[in-house]
Amino acid sequence: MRFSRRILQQFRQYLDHYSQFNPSPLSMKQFIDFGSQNACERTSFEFLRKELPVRLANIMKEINLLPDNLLQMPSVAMVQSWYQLSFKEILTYENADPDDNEMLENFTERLVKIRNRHTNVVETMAQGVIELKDSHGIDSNTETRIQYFLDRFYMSRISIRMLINQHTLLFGSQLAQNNRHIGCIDPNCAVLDVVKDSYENAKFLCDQYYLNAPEVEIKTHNATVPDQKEDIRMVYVPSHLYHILFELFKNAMRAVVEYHPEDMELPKLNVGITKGDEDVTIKMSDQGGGIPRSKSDLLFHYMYSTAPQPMRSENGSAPLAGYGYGLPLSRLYARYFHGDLILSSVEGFGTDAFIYLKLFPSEANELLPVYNTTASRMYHTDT
Ligand SMILES: CS(=O)(=O)N1CCC(Oc2ccc(-c3c(C(=O)NC[C@H]4CC[C@H](C(=O)O)CC4)noc3-c3cc(Cl)c(O)cc3O)cc2)CC1
Repeated sequence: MRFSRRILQQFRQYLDHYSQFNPSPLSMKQFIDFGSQNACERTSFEFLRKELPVRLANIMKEINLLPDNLLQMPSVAMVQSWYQLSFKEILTYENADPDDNEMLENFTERLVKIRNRHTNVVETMAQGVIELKDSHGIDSNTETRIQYFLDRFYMSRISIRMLINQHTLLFGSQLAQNNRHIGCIDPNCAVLDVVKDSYENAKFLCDQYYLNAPEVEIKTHNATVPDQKEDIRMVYVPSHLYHILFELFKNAMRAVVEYHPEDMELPKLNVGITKGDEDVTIKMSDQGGGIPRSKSDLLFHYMYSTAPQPMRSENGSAPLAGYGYGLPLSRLYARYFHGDLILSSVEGFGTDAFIYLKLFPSEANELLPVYNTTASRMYHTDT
């Protein structure tokens, strides 16, 4: 018993130590500059062996502040144990020799194992919230706190996986997928290609379930160089942009098909891609009947429940519009590099979705949650 108490006390000391540091946001420019000029594994290791425990400790302190009845849910307790184990594992490299190549290889392999351990965190946390709803019910106060926590928790997770992905893709053993990419970043990401890919995949799901799907018309406009015929390209993470667009296309298609059930000729979706002086903006417009202003904020709630059950196609493939994290997570991906995702709906007509992205890599800084007294105050019931 004494042995475990000492270990527990040591763990808490490490957690308090690393949570005192603020996470260090990196810009897209820092990511590509580091990765494109003979990236140094030793430098990356020395940054990560401090930054990963700092980011983990900052969010673990917030997990510890969650209401006891939520922390006691089996799925939430499981996620917490994954974070504690991963935190301990990275700390074993605290005093390692950065010139030890075998250690560097082991560190990268450990990062892969940690990333795999956390693969299902989003679904498992969603399950934990459902467990709480079923066992204790969730009042609006608790829902507000859960919404605040999950936004910060998933943003932290996006950022930690970004750091791990960059290191493992740059220095790991698996072959680089695309020699033009820098880790998971495409320095010349063709936005139109990602829009087309995400549309085709969402259309496939929609066709499978509804036996119908709206067509799409895509227009591009380069405001900085009028009459520019070349594709609009930018430095971005294609998988993040795809995630956002796929979610928006699913929601738009679902609204259009459900609003026009009899029409086989559905009103098409309109997508505009505009490159301005600061922003790349993707506007997606549909004629799906829209949603009343009183309900539109609910769409970003992790426990959104006014929509009918998400549809699954016969073969059980992914639901057309998921439950609980599709849109909120998409907004976090857009905000992660200081962009945004905004909805503007006209009840009785349709909805416009705007994705704003920072054009300049030097302005696309990570947006990271910081554990501090302001944040911790949000978790105390007396506030
Ligand atoms: C949390 S989540 O990310 O997991 N997820 C969010 C998404 C949700 O599914 C959807 C999908 C579409 C819509 C929808 C409607 C619609 O449905 N109107 C009709 C109802 C209006 C309220 C009305 C009521 O409740 O009073 C009951 C009918 N109209 O416009 C849209 C729409 C939404 C988005 Cl976000 C969009 O990008 C484009 C759109 O056209 C609503 C909900 C699953 C859950």
